[in-house]
Amino acid sequence: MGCMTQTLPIPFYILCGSLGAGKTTLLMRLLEHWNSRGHKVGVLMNEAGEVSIDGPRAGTIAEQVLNLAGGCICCDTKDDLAWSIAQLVQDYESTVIVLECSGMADPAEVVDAVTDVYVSRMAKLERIFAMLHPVPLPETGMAELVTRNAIRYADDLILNKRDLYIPGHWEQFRENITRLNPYGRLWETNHARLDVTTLLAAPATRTVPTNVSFGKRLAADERHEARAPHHPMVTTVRLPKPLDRTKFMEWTKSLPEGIERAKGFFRFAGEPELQEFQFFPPRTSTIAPVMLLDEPDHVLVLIGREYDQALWRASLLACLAQ
Ligand SMILES: Nc1nc2c(ncn2[C@@H]2O[C@H](COP(=O)(O)OP(=O)(O)OP(=O)(O)O)[C@@H](O)[C@H]2O)c(=O)[nH]1
Repeated sequence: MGCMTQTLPIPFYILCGSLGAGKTTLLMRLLEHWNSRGHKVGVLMNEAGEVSIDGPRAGTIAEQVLNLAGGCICCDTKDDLAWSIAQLVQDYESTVIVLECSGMADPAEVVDAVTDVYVSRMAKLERIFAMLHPVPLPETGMAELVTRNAIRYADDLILNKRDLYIPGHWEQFRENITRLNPYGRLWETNHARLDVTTLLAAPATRTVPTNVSFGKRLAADERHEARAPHHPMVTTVRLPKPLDRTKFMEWTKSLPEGIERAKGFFRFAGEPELQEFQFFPPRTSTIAPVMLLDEPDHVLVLIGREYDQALWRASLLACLAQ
């Protein structure tokens, strides 16, 4: 199919939701869909940590992936976001942009940033997708704020991981979500296997931006205050050598409450495959061989609150093969 031509402002999609709910999985499906229709897709990621983990995954099929620094749009990266959108629109001639919010970026702040006068000439907020999974909604801290705002602001509420269905439990999950946002379209699926054409088709009634309240911009000295209560701790651990499989498996079982999310790429000693590690609520870890176009940095990113960063960095490094 031929290439799309760019008409300003180009559509802008936000993909938000809970930590580990399947946002990147949905992103891959959206990219496949847009690519097959000749779009030049610009992807923005705001991952936590200095090294991108989701970027290399999306990079296998996206036209252009830009990483926003720092993971948390609420604090430092609003200008960075505007600048990245300008770069995608002007330099890369993207015809559609999708922003995957890390489980730590407050969607309220993201909406605020993309509806800015300067940005809205280049890109127009089209739709907000919230990816959710059936784990209890966090009660406090950044995870709570981010998940709640993702639900409240979404046009489409995608309840993912239907394969983890437990009678009663799933229904309760759905009820909690629809109570927070009775306007959004509801989808129930697993591995983000939904009909992308239908998802992207305009809903009968538009909810954006009627259920969005725009926050006023905080002054620089207020921002520091604003980040304190929910700002996550992110530890990026570079792995200079392969890991010892047995030690690493033990390590994954010993992770403390405070670590809510971890992910990364590495190899095990004596095994040729590149491995992708994922740890997500409720305390589930997966390790699976992956194929990527480019060799990613071997790192593990730990995300959470109130855990001992030095201790967990050291204990991970103790798993390096001798
Ligand atoms: N059982 C099950 N696992 C799933 C499903 N969808 C995604 N996963 C797995 O859940 C893990 C997290 O998925 P991602 O797509 O990386 O989630 P994410 O929301 O992008 O995670 P963040 O990095 O926190 O932004 C991966 O190991 C996926 O393979 C599903 O429907 N069922």
